[in-house]
Amino acid sequence: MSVIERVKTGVPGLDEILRGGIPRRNMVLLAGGPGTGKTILGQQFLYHGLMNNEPGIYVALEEHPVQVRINMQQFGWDIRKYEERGEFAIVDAFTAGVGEAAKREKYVCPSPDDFPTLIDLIKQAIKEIDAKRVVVDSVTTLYITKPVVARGIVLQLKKVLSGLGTTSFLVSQVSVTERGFGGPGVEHAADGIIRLDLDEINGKLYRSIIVWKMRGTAHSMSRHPFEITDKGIIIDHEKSLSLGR
Ligand SMILES: Nc1ncnc2c1ncn2[C@@H]1O[C@H](COP(=O)(O)OP(=O)(O)OP(=O)(O)O)[C@@H](O)[C@H]1O
Repeated sequence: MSVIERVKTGVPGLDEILRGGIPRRNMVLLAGGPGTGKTILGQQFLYHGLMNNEPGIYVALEEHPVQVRINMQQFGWDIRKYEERGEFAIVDAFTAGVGEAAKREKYVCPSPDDFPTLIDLIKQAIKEIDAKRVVVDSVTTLYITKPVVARGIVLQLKKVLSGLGTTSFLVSQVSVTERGFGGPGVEHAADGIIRLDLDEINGKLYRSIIVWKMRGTAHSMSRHPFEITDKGIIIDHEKSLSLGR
């Protein structure tokens, strides 16, 4: 039996849940409602890569690149030096180059609706910095107004992201009440699905994470509680949480 190569997420508790990490080249849907911690988890995954000589790319579709740097800094994830060394890049699909700060970005997509250009930019960035990890935040932005193209977009992303050897997270936004992960086309095309939840129980909000699918490995079948701290996400992989639904 060949031993599968795994990519450590570096998120405390998550590699234990995944029996060692994400199988290399998997493209994983990171699904959840608003404020569940998807962006933070994605950035934590990228930063862990940077600290371990695995260059990374963050595709910003929902937030200004300047804000992305500020947010990461709040968790002590200082990406500036990695950007300067050419080991980390933000692909800016948010500003369309508008504004002084945006003009300084290297990889700028004129519009998030221009998917062919975005794909070319992602390809170029992966090659130039030899990226091993990619986060697209959020992939939902690419097809929210045109759900029929969702599967095609995700399959094209997979061709590029897995094809060029990266292990990736596609952040998928679902509404608070939705049980799914982003639609059938997308859910089946992804190699893995990790869902983050925020549920109110007796007047208090609880965070939890569940790995729904992960091609190439066994994984915990439980829902695990987690916290967001000033150092990022910490999952209690030894505890499980029942939502009673
Ligand atoms: N320093 C911190 N300490 C504790 N919790 C924090 C901290 N910073 C942010 N949070 C929590 O993280 C949440 C935001 O997480 P994140 O941006 O990753 O969510 P998201 O799932 O990407 O949401 P959306 O889909 O709405 O963008 C905040 O609502 C807050 O509850």
